[in-house]
Amino acid sequence: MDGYLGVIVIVAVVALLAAGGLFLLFRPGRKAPPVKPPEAPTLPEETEKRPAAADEEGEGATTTLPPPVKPAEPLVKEPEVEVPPPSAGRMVRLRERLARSQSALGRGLLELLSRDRLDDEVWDEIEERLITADVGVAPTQAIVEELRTKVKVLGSRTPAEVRNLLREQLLAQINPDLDRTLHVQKHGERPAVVLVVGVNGTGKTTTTGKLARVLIGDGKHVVLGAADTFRAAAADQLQTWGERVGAETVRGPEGGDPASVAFDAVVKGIDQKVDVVIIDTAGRLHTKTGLMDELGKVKRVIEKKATVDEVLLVLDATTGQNGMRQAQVFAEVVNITGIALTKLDGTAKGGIVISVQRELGVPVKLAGLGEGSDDLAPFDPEVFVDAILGE
Ligand SMILES: Nc1nc2c(ncn2[C@@H]2O[C@H](COP(=O)(O)OP(=O)(O)OP(=O)(O)O)[C@@H](O)[C@H]2O)c(=O)[nH]1
Repeated sequence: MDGYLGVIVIVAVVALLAAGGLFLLFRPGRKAPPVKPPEAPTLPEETEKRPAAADEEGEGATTTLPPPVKPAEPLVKEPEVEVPPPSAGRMVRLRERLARSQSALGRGLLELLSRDRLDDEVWDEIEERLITADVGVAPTQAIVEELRTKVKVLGSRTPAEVRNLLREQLLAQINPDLDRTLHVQKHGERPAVVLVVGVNGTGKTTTTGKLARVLIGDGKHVVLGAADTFRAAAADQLQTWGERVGAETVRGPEGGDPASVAFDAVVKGIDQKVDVVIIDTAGRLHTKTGLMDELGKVKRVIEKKATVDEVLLVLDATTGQNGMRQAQVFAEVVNITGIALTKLDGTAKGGIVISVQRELGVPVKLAGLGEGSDDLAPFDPEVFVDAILGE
């Protein structure tokens, strides 16, 4: 009987233990086994935009798409390369500018010459007008003398005859027969070299940039040399011009040796087989010997590799006699082959064309007629005189 009681007690204990275990297992508050979260709804257009890679991720991949990735904007915009117009006919296109600045001279002279009585007083006035327009004393006297003789022969004059007389005399003084071509022909494999000199502020750097455009417009390949190391902004300015038209600019450190920049530019021009290398110089007029040393060295160094074909003196037409004196100093230290006369749009004293050619014995080859990038033109004497006289 005791044996039976023992078995019953053991069975009761086991049953109690089993019930406790089940309670522990299913007691309230116990976490449920992990359940997959429902997928977020996907908008129809999002589905379309969804990149393939996300589809491949299969179940569990997030459906919250990142915003569409914009193509990265380049930090520095590539400058757009422009194709400048060719040089031919540029002065004709700019004739209006010339006429605006120069026609007062022509109108005044034509009015005086059309008077019935041309006495000494009138001739004095004609002379004065020419001198005021910077024609220079000797050319003025030559013009007046010729006009006096011809007027006497003519007697009564029609307006057309007066105009022709004056046109003839002005043209004779400007001399249409001078060779105004820019010497920019390659020498076999070697590029032509143009050296641009002149006092700071005359428009030297802008003229160098504009000249590059003129030559590129004529189908030439150009390298620029920023040998104006005196002013850092000059190199930047030149480089900007170059970038716009696709001409590489060789530059050196600020205050560096201009001759070394000129040399590097010529070497680059040879390596790249370009047609023309244009070198912008500082040409500071501190002392004549300093200028001579600087430009002399630049020229000598270039000549180790190439020939200097053109030395263009940039002269500001608005500076009158002061500019002429500076031009003379340059002419004494370097062999100038042509003049780029800038700011002809900003002065009525166009007579400087005559006086500067006479003083320096070299032709005006280029005329600056504004601040715009294509406002530099090969100088054309006939267009110039016609702009003075008005058509
Ligand atoms: N109206 C007019 N302005 C011009 C002409 N040529 C140049 N200029 C202006 O003259 C100013 C001086 O030109 P730059 O080219 O900087 O002169 P720069 O001789 O190189 O002077 P530095 O750089 O100081 O050596 C600029 O504002 C030009 O835009 C022109 O033909 N007509």
